[in-house]
Amino acid sequence: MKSSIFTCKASSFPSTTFKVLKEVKINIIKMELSITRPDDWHLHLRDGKLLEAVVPHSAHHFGRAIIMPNLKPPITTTAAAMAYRESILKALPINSGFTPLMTLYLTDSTTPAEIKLAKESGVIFAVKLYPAGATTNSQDGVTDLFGKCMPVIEEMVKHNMPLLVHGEVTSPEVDIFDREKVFIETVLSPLVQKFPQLKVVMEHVTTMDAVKFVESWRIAATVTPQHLVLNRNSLFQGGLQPHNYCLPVLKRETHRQAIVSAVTSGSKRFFLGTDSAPHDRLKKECPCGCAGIYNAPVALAVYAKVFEEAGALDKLEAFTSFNGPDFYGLPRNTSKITLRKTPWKVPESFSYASGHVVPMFAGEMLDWLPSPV
Ligand SMILES: NC(=O)N[C@@H](CC(=O)O)C(=O)O
Ligand SMILES: [Zn+2]
Ligand SMILES: [Zn+2]
Repeated sequence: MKSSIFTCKASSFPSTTFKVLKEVKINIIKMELSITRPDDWHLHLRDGKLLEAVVPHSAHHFGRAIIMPNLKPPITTTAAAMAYRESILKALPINSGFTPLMTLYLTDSTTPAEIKLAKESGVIFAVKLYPAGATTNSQDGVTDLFGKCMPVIEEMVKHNMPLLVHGEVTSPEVDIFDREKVFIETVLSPLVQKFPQLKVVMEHVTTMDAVKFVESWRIAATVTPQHLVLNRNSLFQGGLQPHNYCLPVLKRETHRQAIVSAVTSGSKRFFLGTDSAPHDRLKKECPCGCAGIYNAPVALAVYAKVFEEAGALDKLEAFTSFNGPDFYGLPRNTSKITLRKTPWKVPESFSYASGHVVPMFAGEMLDWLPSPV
C-alpha cells in the first residue's frame, strides 16, 4: 500500500545518496523519546475473535481508550456497556493495565434515565452520536437529533457527559467530500449554540472547516493517523486501495495540511484518537468493501513522524497524553513509554481465529518504534 508520505524507500536512492542517508540515520538512530503513556480517545475493538486479536495491539502502548459502541447490535444500554467491558477485560494480555472507557450509542429512543444510569455506573464516559446511515453499523443511529433526542442532551449537560460526534450528514444529494462541512453548518453549529454547556468532541476531523470550527467554539476534536498523513489521492494510487478507505473519507491535501498545522501548533483542543477500525480482510478486499482502517499497530509511529516532520516533537506528548485526559477531566497516566528512532517493518497482516486483518501501511517501513519502558 503506497502513501503520500512514505513512498521513498532507501533502496531506490542512488548509492551516494544512500550513503548520506545512512550516516544521518547513524546519528538519529540513537534518538529516543520518553513520553507519558498515551491514551486513545477513539477506538473500535469489535467483539468475539476479532476483539481477542486486536486488543493486545492497543493495550501494549495505550493506557486507556474510549471504546466505540457500534457493535451489532449496538451498545445502547448501561447493562450492555458493562457486559462489553467485561469481555474486553477478559481479552487483555496478562498484567495489562489497559482501561477501557465505555460509551453509549445514542438512538432516537435513548432515555434521560439511561444517561443517569450510565453516569452512575462509573464506567461510561461518553455518548456517541452516529447520524443514521453515516458509517459502519450506524443504521440504528439518530434520525431526529433536534426532536426526540433533546431531553437526553439536556440530561447529558446536567451530568457533564460528553457527546462524541461522527460529524457527517447522510443526505445522498450531498457530495461525500462535503459531508463534514455541511454537518458543521446544519447540525453541529446549531447544537453548540443551543447547548453552550454541552461537552462535545468532534471525532476524526478531516477538513479545514472542522479545524476552524473546533478552534472557534468550546469543543474538542480527535485526529486519526490517516487524516494526518494521507490525502484522497491515496485511495486511488496505482488502483483502488481498500485499506485506505475510511469514513469520513480522506480529503484534499489542503485539508490534510490544515489538520497537521492545528495539531502541531500545540492547541489543547486536539488529541489522539486513532479510529482504529479493523475489518476482516475479506470485508475490505471485496466488491463492496467496509469503511475503516486498522491502524492500532502503527498509530504512534505515524503520529511521531508527523510531529517530527513539522519540527514539533516537543508538542507530541501533549497531543498523545495530556490534552485528552484534561478534556475528559481524568488524571493523566503516570507510566511512560519510549519511542525509538529505528526503522521497522509493518507486518503484511495479522491472522486470527476467523481470518486476517491488514494494518495501515502493511509491509512498509516506519521510523519510530514504540515500546513500554
Ligand atoms: N471510521 C470508519 O471508517 N469506520 C468505523 C466507524 C466510524 O468511526 O465512523 C468502523 O467502525 O468501522
Ligand atoms: Zn465515525
Ligand atoms: Zn470510529
